[in-house]
Amino acid sequence: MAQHDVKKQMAELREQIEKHNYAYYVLDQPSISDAEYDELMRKLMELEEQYPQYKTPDSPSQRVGGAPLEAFKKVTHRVPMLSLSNAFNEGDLRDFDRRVRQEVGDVRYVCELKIDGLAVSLRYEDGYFVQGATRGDGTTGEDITENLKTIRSLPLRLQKQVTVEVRGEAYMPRKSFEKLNEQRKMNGEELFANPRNAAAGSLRQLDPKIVAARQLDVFIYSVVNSEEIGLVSHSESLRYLDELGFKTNPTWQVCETIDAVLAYIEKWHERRTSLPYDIDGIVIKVDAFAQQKQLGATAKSPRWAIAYKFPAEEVVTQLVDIELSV
Ligand SMILES: CC(C)(C)c1nc(N2CCN(c3ncccn3)CC2)c2cc(C(N)=O)c(N)nc2n1
Repeated sequence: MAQHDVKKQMAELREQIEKHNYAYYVLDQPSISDAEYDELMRKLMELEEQYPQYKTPDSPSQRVGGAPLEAFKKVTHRVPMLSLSNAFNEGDLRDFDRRVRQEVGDVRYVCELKIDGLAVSLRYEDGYFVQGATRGDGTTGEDITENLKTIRSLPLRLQKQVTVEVRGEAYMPRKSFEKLNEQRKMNGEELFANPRNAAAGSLRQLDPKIVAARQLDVFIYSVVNSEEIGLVSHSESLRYLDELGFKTNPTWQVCETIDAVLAYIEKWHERRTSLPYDIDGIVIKVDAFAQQKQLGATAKSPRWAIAYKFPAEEVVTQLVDIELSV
């Protein structure tokens, strides 16, 4: 086959595979069978083997992970990853609402599920994924780019050729967690206590092939350079993230009043066991960026957001009465 055609065929294969990736991992709507998908991937990897000069950094073959790293490089976040102050009851939330309204007047909030995973920062240049890092201490994190590439819902190339930094929560779906602990139990290994620890432990692996087997996922929840891009509110930035091809959590809601916020909290506190991942609360954010700017941030956390933490579960353990042989 002529060189030009090979290059074109490889580009088409990448396009097709990433389209099926998006349908399966972002939209949860598989568009072809696993066998057909694997066949496309096999063909692409065969051509990349034969014509390495046509291999590209956004190729889906780059997801399965290269050689293990010696160590993780340090990354300094250009914009620090702030913490969230916590609310534990209705009173705390009404105090937050009162303070916000005192300072900025009428306000709309966006409520989001607080995914129980670990915060990551992703940088894209001209639409290509170039670096991913852990939150670390908020200022300095670890470069886990190769590990994050194994997350199928993380786009290696965006739908627009933009340079953007986004933040999100990497997590392990409950099904993956249960399967992983099953395997560890069989191998007599120590079990992970919860999906959050399993996700953290997985992303700390130096061998990306191990990470690829852990079936992690990620929800993206903010655009760092939103002003530069011309976005005016948090809800607009969530829609923009969808347009770029990111996986965002579809349960977010605009709430005009603190009572609507309380209703959202109540609804998702009840429904949380039906979710395929763990959440440990709800994050409430002032929607308008102009008002976020007015409210500003303390050294640690924004004054325009708060995390409502669900009460700790009373862990019901089946206490087996132990017949003490006297
Ligand atoms: C951008 C802001 C600061 C408002 C923000 N910060 C978050 N977090 C900060 C504290 N983080 C943290 N992590 C470890 C130690 C201290 N803080 C963990 C992420 C958010 C976490 C989630 C989530 N989990 O689903 C979310 N939907 N929105 C967030 N939004």
